[in-house]
Amino acid sequence: MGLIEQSMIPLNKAIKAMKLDPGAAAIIAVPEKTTEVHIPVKMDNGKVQVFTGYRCQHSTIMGPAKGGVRYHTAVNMDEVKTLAFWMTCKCAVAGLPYGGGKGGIIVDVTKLSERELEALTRGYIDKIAGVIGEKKDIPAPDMNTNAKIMGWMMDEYSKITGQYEPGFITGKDISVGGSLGRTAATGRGVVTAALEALKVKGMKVKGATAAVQGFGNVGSWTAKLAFDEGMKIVAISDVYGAIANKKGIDPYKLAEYTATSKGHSVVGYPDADPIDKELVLEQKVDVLFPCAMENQITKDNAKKIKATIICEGANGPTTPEADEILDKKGIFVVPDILANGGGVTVSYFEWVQNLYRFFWSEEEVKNRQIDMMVKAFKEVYDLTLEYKVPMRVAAYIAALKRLAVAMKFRGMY
Ligand SMILES: NC(=O)c1ccc[n+]([C@@H]2O[C@H](COP(=O)([O-])OP(=O)(O)OC[C@H]3O[C@@H](n4cnc5c(N)ncnc54)[C@H](O)[C@@H]3O)[C@@H](O)[C@H]2O)c1
Repeated sequence: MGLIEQSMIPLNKAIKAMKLDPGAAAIIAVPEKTTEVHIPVKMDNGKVQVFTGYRCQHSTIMGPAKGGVRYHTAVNMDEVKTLAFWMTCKCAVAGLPYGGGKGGIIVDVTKLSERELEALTRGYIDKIAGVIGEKKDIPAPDMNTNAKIMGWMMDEYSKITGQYEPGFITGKDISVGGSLGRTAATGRGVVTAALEALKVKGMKVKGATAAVQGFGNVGSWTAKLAFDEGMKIVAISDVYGAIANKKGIDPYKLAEYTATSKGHSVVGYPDADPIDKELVLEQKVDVLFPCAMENQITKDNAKKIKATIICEGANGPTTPEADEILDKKGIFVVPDILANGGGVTVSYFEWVQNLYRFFWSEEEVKNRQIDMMVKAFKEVYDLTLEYKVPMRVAAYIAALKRLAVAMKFRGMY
């Protein structure tokens, strides 16, 4: 089953449960616009290489489209459309005045020099300039793109429009209009969602055990902030391997270790034992945080999962078949479109600060983010009780309710 088909399964369950108008359901099932571009880059060896890129505006019902740009060899139009669809739902669940978008370029960044990467980035913006903008579609970083690349994009777009355009893109460096608190934002949101889940399950936070798959931006900040709350992190993995310690792993010390370790990997960390990386998902813990990538919890390993709560930091880590197994086992799953919405929430704060050229303290960003996440969690949890559906379906109901009202008042159905 392809990613688009997979992503439609919980959506269709939500449509059925809430008896959504068929007109509204038909509008939301497909993206508004997808642009394919071909970007010629003069390489360092003097030859021209042409790269393929995409930008998809899945929805602009609630506001400008919003979503990252991914640089990866596996990028394709279906993936970009699915990721854009998830952004529409994520922004609606979080209550942000945004639709959903996503972009990507098919490229292996490790094969490019810094000059080639910059030329490709500027070329991509030149090609999609007509369909993006502060009030149209606001890009951000995703896999293999970062604050430096956002800076080049902002500079190129500003040259095209002839004016300073910080509000057209988020995830920038502070020096060019970035927001304080953005780096930790997704992890902070994941932990906020986990704390709310522990509360509804009547479980204690202090001493609650956790396992974290992935130790990149989302995984490392989730581990650190969960640790700060008094949780005990007993296992952590990355793409190279995994480590475990029943007495707990200090993620700050681990981050110091990975700053200089081979491949920045957790493997070889002295204060823990090596374990098979698949076993991280199967630990008997209070909370499991999948924070690596999509399709990690599948029908093959779902039966072996012993966590009480799964809080999804990654996008799409659980397949629909696995979801049904977890549901039957009574595992409380906080879905990606709710749990990892902290990143786009702080991106929204960055955009707001850019629009009125007035910047907030880190404390202000953090408090506003936590307030919005707690409110979104409560809304979704109340819907699970009202409709007697799992949290994932309830999150789609929350998103669809907002979208349906906006579509109605715009006269779309
Ligand atoms: N960065 C954000 O703000 C943000 C926001 C929302 C959602 N997400 C999603 O969260 C996930 C992680 O994003 P990130 O920004 O932390 O990426 P990242 O590249 O910084 O980190 C990914 C981590 O996952 C590990 N990993 C990859 N494959 C693995 C495997 N098979 N087993 C164990 N570990 C594996 C990598 O080694 C790395 O430690 C992605 O699904 C992304 O779309 C990220």
